[in-house]
Amino acid sequence: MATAPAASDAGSKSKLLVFDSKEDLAVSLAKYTAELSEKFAAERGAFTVVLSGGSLIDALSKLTEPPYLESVDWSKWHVFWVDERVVPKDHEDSNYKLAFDGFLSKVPIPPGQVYAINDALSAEGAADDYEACLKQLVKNGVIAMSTATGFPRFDLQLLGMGPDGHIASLFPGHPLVNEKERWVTYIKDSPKPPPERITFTFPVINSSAYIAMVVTGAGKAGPVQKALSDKQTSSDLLPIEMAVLQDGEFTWFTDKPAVSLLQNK
Ligand SMILES: O=C1O[C@H](COP(=O)(O)O)[C@@H](O)[C@H](O)[C@H]1O
Repeated sequence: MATAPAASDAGSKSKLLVFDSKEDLAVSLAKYTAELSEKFAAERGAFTVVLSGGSLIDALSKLTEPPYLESVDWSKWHVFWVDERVVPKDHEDSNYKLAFDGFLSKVPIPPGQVYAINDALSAEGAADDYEACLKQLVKNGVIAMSTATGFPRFDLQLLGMGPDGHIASLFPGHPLVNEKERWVTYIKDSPKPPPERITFTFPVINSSAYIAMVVTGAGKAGPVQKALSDKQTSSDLLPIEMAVLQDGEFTWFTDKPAVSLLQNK
């Protein structure tokens, strides 16, 4: 595994980890996540973890195996989604179903601490409902608040990136990337099916204490190169380039094909 500092804003740290295989990446991601779980459980009595859908879930496989299955204090975990498709929770497009089948069904997190969207609501209603849920959990002290930004500060966000540079359900050129007030918003014209989704906004994503950006495969090399190259190659930032922590640690978990366009990788 190769490591390198990646460009970051003052007050934040950024690291680039490049693995020889998805297995090696999963082993490292499990250790990283388990260590943060122990840190926040000790500091706060809770560990707030935000999941993505897509390829991210496979990367969590080693957390469902020894030693972590036994060593992690799963009772302290509170699980959220950075975005979710507005479909029934048992639908094949559901990020909840993907996470349940691949991860949540294999670890003993208390079901009442897994916060899925209300799939009986419209996209707008589900976004409002999820934002209200987050605000209640801030009041209850489960979710921290960022004093720097005034937005909720999740302990760890486990994020993925699409081949177009989208993260969560924030897509290139879509007005939602500029949302600065809401914690959770909705999209009805997603360029990637299904069309209706809810998503965290960038103020929430960028208030996280830790972000693991898990990106593998040659198909994602273009946005990775744009995000990690020193100079801005265009005025139109991709969503991946807008993920900038205000005060936290941003770690890329990648593989060699995904960084194949970087100089001095
Ligand atoms: O549609 C989505 O896409 C992104 C990226 O998925 P990936 O399979 O290319 O890693 C995912 O992070 C997001 O949660 C999902 O809704």
